[in-house]
Amino acid sequence: MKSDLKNVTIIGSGAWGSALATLVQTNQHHVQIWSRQSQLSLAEMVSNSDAIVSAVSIKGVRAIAEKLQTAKLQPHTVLVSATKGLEPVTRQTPSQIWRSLIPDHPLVVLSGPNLSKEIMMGQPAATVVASTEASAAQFIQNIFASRNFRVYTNSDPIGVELGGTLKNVIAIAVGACDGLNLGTNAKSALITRSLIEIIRVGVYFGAQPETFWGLSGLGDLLATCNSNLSRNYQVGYAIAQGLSLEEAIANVQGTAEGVNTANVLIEISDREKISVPVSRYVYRLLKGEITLQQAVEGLMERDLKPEN
Ligand SMILES: NC(=O)C1=CN([C@@H]2O[C@H](COP(=O)(O)OP(=O)(O)OC[C@H]3O[C@@H](n4cnc5c(N)ncnc54)[C@H](OP(=O)(O)O)[C@@H]3O)[C@@H](O)[C@H]2O)C=CC1
Ligand SMILES: O=C(CO)COP(=O)(O)O
Repeated sequence: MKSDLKNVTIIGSGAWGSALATLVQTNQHHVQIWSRQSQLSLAEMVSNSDAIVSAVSIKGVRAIAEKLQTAKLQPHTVLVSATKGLEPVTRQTPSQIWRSLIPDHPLVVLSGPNLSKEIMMGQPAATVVASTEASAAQFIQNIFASRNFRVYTNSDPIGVELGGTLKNVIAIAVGACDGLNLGTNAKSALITRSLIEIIRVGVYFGAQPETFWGLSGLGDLLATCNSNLSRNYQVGYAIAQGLSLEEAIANVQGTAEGVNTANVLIEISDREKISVPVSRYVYRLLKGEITLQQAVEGLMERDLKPEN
């Protein structure tokens, strides 16, 4: 193997893990995917890895990080978190889980407007790799960047991560808005007002507000709210067609993280008194507390106020 070619392990053989593996392979790096079905143990697979990319859904992150805690890694191995979710109970982001369990390896968050099916078809896309260690972000940038995949570095990992996580709740709202045929004005208002509440939550977590105007914030919000490839959008759209939440989830291929994220987000916003009206209506809708029609009326009839 040429010396600039790296050993990369992707954890998770779902839609995102498979797309990320394809991107790494494009650059001739040596890539292996570990899944719970793999014959080789995770510890064996990662022993010679320059980078380990976790692309599992939030419910698997802690178990995977705990497995890696006992594995013998190369001292220089960079950990990459590509999950978009919030952990119930601890209310931690994936990178916070990784940081708490494996503190002595560089950690990078990878997030952006990255619908895996488009990436698998070789369509152009851009993403962000964020770390408090610039050299680690650059290392991962070089592994993934190719003609079809433009990779930017960023120094605000929590902001990059939360943009990707919180937009999933909004995509459910926008899918429902489209499912009801409420029109482009309604959709634009919903997306724009939602970005403000995403920023409020992000600032509580210590993120930089301007991060949310970038690819991992507004970029991912637009991608997810404008594509029926998005599983979260599909959930909202299906509910607008009259399906129950359970039926909507069953109809979706793969993980729609926004359903769990809405629960955790509302716990946080209740405790910290953060105003997240759109996400709250999504939460109440998913809980069956209100109908979709009541959600629309409720959002339109809120007290009048200045925009900012
Ligand atoms: N698909 C997309 O377009 C994108 C997805 N993401 C994010 O990536 C994450 C994974 O999404 P995606 O691949 O699409 O989802 P899929 O439903 O296709 O795959 C789920 C993945 O999560 C793993 N997993 C699920 N439960 C557990 C568990 N209890 N323990 C360990 N691993 C578990 C599965 O592991 P195994 O392989 O071992 O079965 C599988 O790799 C999500 O957070 C999603 O928001 C981010 C950007 C784009
Ligand atoms: O995060 C994504 C695109 O960036 C994928 O969105 P879904 O999880 O809603 O499919």
